[in-house]
Amino acid sequence: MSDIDQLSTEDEAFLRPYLPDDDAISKKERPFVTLTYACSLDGMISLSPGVRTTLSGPETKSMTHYLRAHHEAILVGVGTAIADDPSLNCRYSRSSSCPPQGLRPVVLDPTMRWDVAGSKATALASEGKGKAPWVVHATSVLDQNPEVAEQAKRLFVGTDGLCDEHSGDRTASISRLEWRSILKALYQKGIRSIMIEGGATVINDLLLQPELVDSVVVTIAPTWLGEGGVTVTPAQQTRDGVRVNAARLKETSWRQFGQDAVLCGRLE
Ligand SMILES: NC(=O)C1=CN([C@@H]2O[C@H](COP(=O)(O)OP(=O)(O)OC[C@H]3O[C@@H](n4cnc5c(N)ncnc54)[C@H](O)[C@@H]3O)[C@@H](O)[C@H]2O)C=CC1
Ligand SMILES: Nc1nc(O)c(N)c(N[C@@H]2O[C@H](COP(=O)(O)O)[C@@H](O)[C@H]2O)n1
Repeated sequence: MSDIDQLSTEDEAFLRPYLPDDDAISKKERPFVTLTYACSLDGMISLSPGVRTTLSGPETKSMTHYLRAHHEAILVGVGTAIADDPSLNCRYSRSSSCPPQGLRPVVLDPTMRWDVAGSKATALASEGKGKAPWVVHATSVLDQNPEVAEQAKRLFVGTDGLCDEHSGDRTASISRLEWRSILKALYQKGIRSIMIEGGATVINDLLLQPELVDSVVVTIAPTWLGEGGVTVTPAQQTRDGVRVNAARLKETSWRQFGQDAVLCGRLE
């Protein structure tokens, strides 16, 4: 039996204005981007780095799978792929308003840390319960691993003009890719709508790029995770040397799903 229930017509009507919209897609020449995550009342998305933490109740979990059903791809950062070993599939009964091709999992992994073959997403794909994941790498990894270029399920995005950040630990080094380039590469591969689910690094980055995010859907669970958790808090912003709010939503709507609140909006 599925753990995912159908949404009511009222729930569907609440979400409809924030779903991918064909007009917006054709104008932007990048996928429609929905940024979505679940947080606690202290703004946290997990109990500590690398710990999978359930925040959504059954109703908001179904809501997330409804959103997945209306997108062509789902993206997480490699931190989440390693911590959660997520399914990244869609278990909602699809309707005629859903894209026909199903949901493509995408993992942003510039330095090849994720064990794609050993992942749950790959296992589910081999059982016919999802699509095989795509992995986005930085072109620079080709220097060390020329053989991976042969693998069709990998997308390479250039880091031209961008600085690499290194902390000394190779596994922690990040080749930062420009989100515009990542989205363009996915669009060129035929992806017209994408749900970006986290984790914190990805969300904090994208909250500062309103021109690349079309909808934001946040589940707020009635719990506090406490100190030491992973927080959604974008880098501080200043204008003319004065601190300003980092990000804000406009066109907001709120609705209760079970014990959780769902906030939809668009970045200002
Ligand atoms: N409650 C929720 O809705 C969610 C919670 N989580 C939690 O978040 C935590 C993981 O968060 P993080 O450690 O921040 O990992 P993350 O999933 O944001 O991945 C970070 C990694 O992604 C790559 N990356 C991110 N932005 C990039 C860019 N612009 N260019 C190239 N590579 C980039 C880098 O390799 C970076 O180290 C886990 O504990 C997970 O359980 C994750 C997703 C949703
Ligand atoms: N919406 C939501 N609520 C939570 O409580 C969560 N922990 C997450 N996490 C995200 O969902 C992915 C796991 O789901 P599946 O295994 O694919 O069903 C995880 O990777 C996070 O992106 N989301």
